[in-house]
Amino acid sequence: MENNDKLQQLDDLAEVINLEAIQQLPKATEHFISDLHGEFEAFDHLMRNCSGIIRIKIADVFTGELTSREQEQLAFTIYYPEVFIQEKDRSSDEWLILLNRLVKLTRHVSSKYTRSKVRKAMPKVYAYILEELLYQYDQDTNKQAYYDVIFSSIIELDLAVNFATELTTLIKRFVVDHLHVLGDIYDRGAYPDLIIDTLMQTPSVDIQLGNHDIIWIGAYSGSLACLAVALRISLRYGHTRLLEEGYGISLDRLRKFSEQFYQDNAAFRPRGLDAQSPLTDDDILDITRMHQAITIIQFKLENQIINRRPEFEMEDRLLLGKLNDDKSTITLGDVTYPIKDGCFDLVDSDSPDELHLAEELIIHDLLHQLQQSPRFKEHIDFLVKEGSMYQTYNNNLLFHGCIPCSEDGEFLAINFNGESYAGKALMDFYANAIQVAHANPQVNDDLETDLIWYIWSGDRSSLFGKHTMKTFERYFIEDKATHKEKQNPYYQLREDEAFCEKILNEFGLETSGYIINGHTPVKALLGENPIKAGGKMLVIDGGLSRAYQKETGIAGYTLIDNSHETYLVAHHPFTTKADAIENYRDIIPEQIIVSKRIERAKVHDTDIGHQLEKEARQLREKWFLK
Ligand SMILES: O=P(O)(O)OC[C@H]1O[C@](O)(COP(=O)(O)O)[C@@H](O)[C@@H]1O
Ligand SMILES: [Mn+2]
Repeated sequence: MENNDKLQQLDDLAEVINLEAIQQLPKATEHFISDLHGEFEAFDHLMRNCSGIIRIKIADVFTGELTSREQEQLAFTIYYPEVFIQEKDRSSDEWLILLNRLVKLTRHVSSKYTRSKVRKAMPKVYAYILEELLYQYDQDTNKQAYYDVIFSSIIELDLAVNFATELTTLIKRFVVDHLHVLGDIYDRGAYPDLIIDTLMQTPSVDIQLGNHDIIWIGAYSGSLACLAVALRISLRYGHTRLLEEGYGISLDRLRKFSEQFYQDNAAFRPRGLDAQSPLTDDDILDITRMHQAITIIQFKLENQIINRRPEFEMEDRLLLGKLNDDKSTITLGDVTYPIKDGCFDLVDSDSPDELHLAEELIIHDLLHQLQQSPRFKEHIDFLVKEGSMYQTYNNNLLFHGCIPCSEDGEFLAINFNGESYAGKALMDFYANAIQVAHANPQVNDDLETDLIWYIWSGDRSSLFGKHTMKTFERYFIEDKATHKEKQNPYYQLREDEAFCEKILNEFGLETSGYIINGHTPVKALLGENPIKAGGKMLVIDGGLSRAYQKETGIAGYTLIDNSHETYLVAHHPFTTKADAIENYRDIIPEQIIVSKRIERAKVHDTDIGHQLEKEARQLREKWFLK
């Protein structure tokens, strides 16, 4: 063998050792969250307390050494270093204590990773010091003096704040290796933009898109109807901040126009305002008017899509045309209902779906502004790049909504251009439409752009999961029976183990995996169990969304999958960041074990492990080794 070959062989074999050793390490921890709905502070707290794992790790290391109050203080120091480290004066002795504790915890939480992975996560400036502190450590020897000097130099050089803050970041980084977000980042809450900013900084994350993300993606991609829906929901919840401050959009034209054509109207006043709401009476009137204007624009634009896409089979939603002449009643089927809170002055009986010139100008101007907003573009590009309709990960299947199916469990198909798509193929079909529409934001009415709106509200959408969306009836008809949005049979069938196994098979997964689902708030108050189908189906939308907490009774489920077990975490409602910090108020989580592993799961059992195994095998084969 040539010398060069020999060197290459040595390299390759060293790599084989490496690849095979890594597989024996414990599997890294995954954290699953869903339905964030703009609740940035609650989301942010979950990111900081890692759904309760930080507390568990502190207890592992410090029980017997620290009181529970001291453990709590340490936990909050790790959650909110900008307050508990950066704003607190400490004596040298106090610093020494804190640094020792943080290093001890970092050592514990990093112990299951390779040195190389830990090194990559470290801030470069402290890499050398940290390696000394994490790896050369030997409790009983005379090295303590050496560590003490490292710590005192850090303190003396005024680096303690910075060093301690970096340690808190590292701890959080190691405690959760990978984050899964199962969709619905946008709508109802005020700060989805801040959530996306955080996700963009998260080292390892995947996102499954939700129906409320889709409308914002649609808006960027040129769908005027999606844009109108997104604006309508923002106004319905009284949030102009996201548009005006978050994305730099001026609502002035819409505001002026609505002042001219709309008045106060009970059905359109913003929902869910609490005592802290900064909105004045004038703001509320303002929003109420704009809300009506955009709702009418939305209905017209939606009707235009329904008319140009008979294949969507949504003609029964052409409701503006069903208003009777004086618009005080509407006939649906053979029942005529009175209209309450109507605001149809700009709906012409002869051409109910046509926008007035001013409406047309307003919606195009809003689209233009939004597409030109660099921050909005950055957020949507990120969602389209990192987001998917579904994800298979370590033999689990993750998606937000559903697999549309018939009552007997057949996956429902949608037909386009002679092709029919159902189940996984349907999700792939929608995923492709999203990519195409997003790549052509200047086109407003192509099939792909219209499909994004269909994903929001069509009965064979994998994200909506209901037979029809009753927005019109919910605003304008008193009779609640007309408001009912029937769920797709999927939501009954997902209680059944065989059905869940069929879905796992559809996606090429073994039936030992879980389906992890968001989208429908689990009504814990009514005794609904988030673990369904004999443990095959885990539903993790408990509703961070405040608007839904009345029904759920809790503030959401998250899921943790570590090397020992899979467990759900039920969270109690979060108040505010300020309250949390002032009163050490954690979202105290309760664990619900889904399954405990008989043997600790290793990297070998994961997708990454399979990849590493393949690489090792190829290298062995290259040198004719078994
Ligand atoms: O309660 P709101 O904000 O009016 O929204 C209700 C609408 O949202 C939907 O429930 C969809 O949102 P979810 O994904 O949160 O269920 C529609 O079915 C319904 O028409
Ligand atoms: Mn949803």
